[in-house]
Amino acid sequence: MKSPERLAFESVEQLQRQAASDVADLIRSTLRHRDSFSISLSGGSTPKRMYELLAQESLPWDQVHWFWGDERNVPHDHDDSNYKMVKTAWLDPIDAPESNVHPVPVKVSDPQAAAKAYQYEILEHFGDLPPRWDLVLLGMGDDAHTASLFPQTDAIGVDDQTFVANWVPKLDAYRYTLTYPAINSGASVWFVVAGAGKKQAFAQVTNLEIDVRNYPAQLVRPDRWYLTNDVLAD
Ligand SMILES: O=C1O[C@H](COP(=O)(O)O)[C@@H](O)[C@H](O)[C@H]1O
Repeated sequence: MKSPERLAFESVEQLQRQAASDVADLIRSTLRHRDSFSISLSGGSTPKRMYELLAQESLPWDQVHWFWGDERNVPHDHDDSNYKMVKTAWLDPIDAPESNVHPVPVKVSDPQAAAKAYQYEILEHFGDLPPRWDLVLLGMGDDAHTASLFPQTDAIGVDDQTFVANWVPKLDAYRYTLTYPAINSGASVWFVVAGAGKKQAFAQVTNLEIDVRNYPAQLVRPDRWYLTNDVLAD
């Protein structure tokens, strides 16, 4: 297997600019030979600026479909909602067609039912599972979680589902998340990771010693890492 590319940047703004421009190029080049482009989005602080920059691009947005790789168990208008973040940063400014936007149908009192409904929506969109994302964008927490695959949680071991509700004891909350096979089914899978706080997690995740229960991001087969230099520094 080819090792993933590592693109390193002096500042988070440089990283966000390059990653946003690469996403735009990938959308353009894919749409030259395909009718639609399906992206699975990351939440978190790092991608927000990328989404704002993407909103400034001129692209055939009516051919893009937006999905969420993970979500918090809060209503869509809650400040912690990944949907709300993307809507504000990217979808509202470009007036994204509603039928192309596929938020997790969060049901705070019954997250399992909401996860099942979303899995069905993904199946309906692709016609088959696992989903063939054109691009999966991922972040990574300083505890080595990615999407909402948190250390020592049940969703880490799930390989026969696409999207699940995952109880995260340390947050005392459910999170919604793609499972690892549904992440790795992406044609392109890119991690976007910035800040010295992620340095230790990155070292552990890319270590040859495999321990996915403690470092769930090890489950992912990315083809590219966008990193700030301080994530890599010795
Ligand atoms: O909780 C989350 O955090 C991770 C990492 O986010 P960051 O703010 O440290 O960039 C993110 O990948 C995930 O989607 C999000 O829900």
